[in-house]
Formats: sequence, C-alpha cells, structure tokens
Amino acid sequence: MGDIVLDSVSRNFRRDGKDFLALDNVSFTVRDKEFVAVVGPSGCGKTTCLRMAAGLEFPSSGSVRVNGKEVRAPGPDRAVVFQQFALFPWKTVHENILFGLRSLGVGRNEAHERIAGSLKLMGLEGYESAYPHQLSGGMQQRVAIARAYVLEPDVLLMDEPFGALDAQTRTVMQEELLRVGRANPRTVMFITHAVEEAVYLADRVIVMTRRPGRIKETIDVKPTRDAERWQQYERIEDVMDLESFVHLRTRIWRLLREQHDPDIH
Ligand SMILES: Nc1ncnc2c1ncn2[C@@H]1O[C@H](COP(=O)(O)OP(=O)(O)OP(=O)(O)O)[C@@H](O)[C@H]1O
Repeated sequence: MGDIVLDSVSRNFRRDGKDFLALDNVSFTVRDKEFVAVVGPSGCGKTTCLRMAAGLEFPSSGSVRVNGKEVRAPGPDRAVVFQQFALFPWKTVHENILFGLRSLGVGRNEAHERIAGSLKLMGLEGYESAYPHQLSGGMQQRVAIARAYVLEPDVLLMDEPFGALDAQTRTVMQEELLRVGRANPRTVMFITHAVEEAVYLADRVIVMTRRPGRIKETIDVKPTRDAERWQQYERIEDVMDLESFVHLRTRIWRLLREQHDPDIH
C-alpha cells in the first residue's frame, strides 16, 4: 500500500537575494498502484513536487505524505529514477543493483534471486557483469529502473526517465515500462515534457501552470484506455493512432498552450 498526497503545498525559493514562489497551493493525490504523470511548462515546479515526495526537498507550507506518513527524509519505501541514469560507472550491472539491496540488509541468496528477477523483468539477462560504459543509453536506463524495482518500493518516483534517450529507444522503453507496470504494479509519479508519453503511460495526467506552479487540470486517461481497450495493441504507434488517444493528447496540448506567458508578448 502506498499513496502520495500533496496537500496545499507551496514552496518559496530564494534567488538573487529575493524570494520567489515556485509552487502555489498545489494539492494532488497519487493513489495506491496508480500511475500519474505530471506535465507542465519548464520551471513550473514538477521536479520540486517529485523531490518533496522523495524527501529531498520540503514545502514552505502545506504537507507531503506518503503512505499516510509525513515525508521527512528519503526512505526505502520510495525509489527514484532520474533522467541521468546515475549508475556507478566503476560497478558492474549486478553490483549497481546490489548496492541498494545491501543497504536494506537483504541477505546474499535473496539478493541474487531478486537481482536475477529484476534483470529478467527488464530484458537484461546476460549483462550482469557488464559495466555501464559497455551498455547503450537505453540499457543503462533499464538498469536504473531494475535497480529501483528490485527494492520493491511501494512508490516509484520517475523524473523524465527517458528524457536523455533517442526517439526509438524511448519508444521501446515506454512499451517496456507499460509491460513491467502491468506485471508488477506500483504507485508511480512520473514527470515528463512529452504529452504523448504521459497519455500512453498514465492513468491520470496532471497538467500544471507556468510558474508559480499550480494545478491547471487533471485528465483521467484510464476510463478511456479501458473503454477503448488500448491494451489490445502491443505497439505504441497503434495506440497513438486511435481517435481516443489523439483526442486526449490534443486536450492536454491545448491546456499547455493556453497558458499566457507574461514574458512573451
Ligand atoms: N534549490 C533551489 N533553489 C532555488 N531555486 C530553485 C531550487 N530548486 C528549484 N528552483 C526553482 O524553482 C522553479 C521550479 O523548478 P523545478 O525544477 O521544480 O521545475 P520543473 O518544472 O521540473 O522544470 P523543468 O521541466 O525545466 O525540469 C524553477 O524556477 C527553479 O529554478
């Protein structure tokens, strides 16, 4: 069980000796085993929201709770995947994944089993002894995701995890994440700039406004996905071709474009 609740969260930062409001009274919930994507203009505070759920950042006012508990620090119930894969370059794939398990105090035999399971889940069997520089970007990101999944956290926090990948690899990763999510559902908060990625992956998409970040609208994708049976299509391009998909994507695009930027006339 793991839900994420941001309750009336505001956050001030200081820049050039002045305070500015980065997040303004943001409230949303990611329910247990729900996949929620957050989209919004650059600098609207998406990463700040995610870092608060991770316990790496704190609200100026309001509260952030995971699994009913106020977040005060990072914890093993939450795993974070960042855009830059953040693997240890001097450790093998196996050792990179083992690192988190060791700090959880998982015994040797169990760790081996769990690592083997997570490598299988991410299609990385046979790469246990490879070093990150011997892997493609897509494979490195799969290791980063395997490393998060192996901890069996209640909550996965993903900040533009596919942002650094080329378009083709990104597509494959999106399909894989959907497959892994079906086999092994988790509560996921997923930040992206890519509207299509959000609609393809998420049960709900939260659209934020330009700074100071507020919630503009929340779009429910799951009812459409279920009613139109998107899951019968294996390939992302077949889903993206559906009228129901295009409709939701366009709706989110409009919400993002509607936002008046006071700096641009
Ligand atoms: N530690 C910090 N100190 C000062 N300002 C910060 C800090 N962290 C974030 N900010 C500012 O807060 C605002 C929101 O940043 P954040 O990274 O959350 O936005 P974002 O929506 O994730 O942006 P992007 O999509 O470009 O990654 C930005 O103006 C950023 O410069």
